[in-house]
Amino acid sequence: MKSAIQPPAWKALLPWPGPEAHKHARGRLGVVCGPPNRTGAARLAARAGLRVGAGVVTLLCPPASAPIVAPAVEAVMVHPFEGPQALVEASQAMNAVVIGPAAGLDQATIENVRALARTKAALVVDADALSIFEGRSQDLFDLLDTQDVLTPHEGEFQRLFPGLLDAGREAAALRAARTAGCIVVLKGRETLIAGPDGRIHSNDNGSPWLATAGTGDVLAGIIGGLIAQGMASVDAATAAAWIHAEAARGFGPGLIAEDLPDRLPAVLSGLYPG
Ligand SMILES: NC(=O)C1=CN([C@@H]2O[C@H](COP(=O)(O)OP(=O)(O)OC[C@H]3O[C@@H](n4cnc5c(N)ncnc54)[C@H](O)[C@@H]3O)[C@@H](O)[C@H]2O)[C@@H](O)CC1
Ligand SMILES: Nc1ncnc2c1ncn2[C@@H]1O[C@H](COP(=O)(O)OP(=O)(O)O)[C@@H](O)[C@H]1O
Repeated sequence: MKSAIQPPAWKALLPWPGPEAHKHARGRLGVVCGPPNRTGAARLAARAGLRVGAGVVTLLCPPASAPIVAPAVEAVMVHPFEGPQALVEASQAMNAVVIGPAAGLDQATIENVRALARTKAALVVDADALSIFEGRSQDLFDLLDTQDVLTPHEGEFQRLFPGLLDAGREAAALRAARTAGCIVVLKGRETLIAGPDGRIHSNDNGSPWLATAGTGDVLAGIIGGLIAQGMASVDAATAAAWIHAEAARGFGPGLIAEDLPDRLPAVLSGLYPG
């Protein structure tokens, strides 16, 4: 049975800093960056993760991208890595890692997903890190744990789960979560969050202003930022879908993805019990 996402359902689970908080205790998020000419998507995800409350957010960059990224961020940190083993080492201390936004449709992205699966970090797998597994999706599923999250739009969903959408979105999302053995966030006008345990949640505050490039990257960052702070992945994904859409609704006409992270404080203030 599908339950609508209402703030009260997950509001009590949101992470807030207590008096003893310090940045590392608030959660460490990594975001894997792509090649030098496509760093914007990862930067959007990283900023969103920081805005939603992760204490330390690091862009994990191929060496060629680091000099491009470094002047374009402030509080977000930059860590260059050379190859999959270096990515494992850089990610050991992360609570969550986002991979996929403009990561590149190439073997390096596959190797990077494999590397991250060897760490304790929960993974949010989006965009190119989904599409690159088209025709070999079981290779991806074999790497995933129950707390990992896939965030496909319908095009990416078709690449990973060909034909499944014919059964309808809700049935498809549930079957996908069972097959992949993790949380599946099927994005669109109605975003569905399905777990391998057969539970499914539906976002009911979707906003058409989100139909603009880069908003999915921001959603991935919000999910990762909440997981990094200790939320269970399914709760993080349901909360993130609502918070993301609420940020867009509050902005309205003219919204571009860059606007979303900076709308998060207003949305979070409305949820803060303090
Ligand atoms: N600033 C940046 O660097 C940005 C980078 N982006 C990244 O660019 C990469 C490629 O983006 P593309 O738009 O080419 O790839 P997509 O996989 O989004 O789109 C490729 C094709 O998939 C289909 N498709 C897309 N969205 C769909 C939907 N909702 N339902 C059904 N079919 C759909 C369409 O046929 C489309 O031509 C991704 O990694 C993405 O994260 C974008 O997020 C935009 C911002
Ligand atoms: N018409 C719509 N109504 C509500 N939400 C939408 C609509 N169109 C897109 N979205 C949301 O916008 C985001 C788009 O993500 P995605 O397709 O991955 O874009 P990108 O790859 O450019 O970041 C998703 O969260 C999706 O749910």
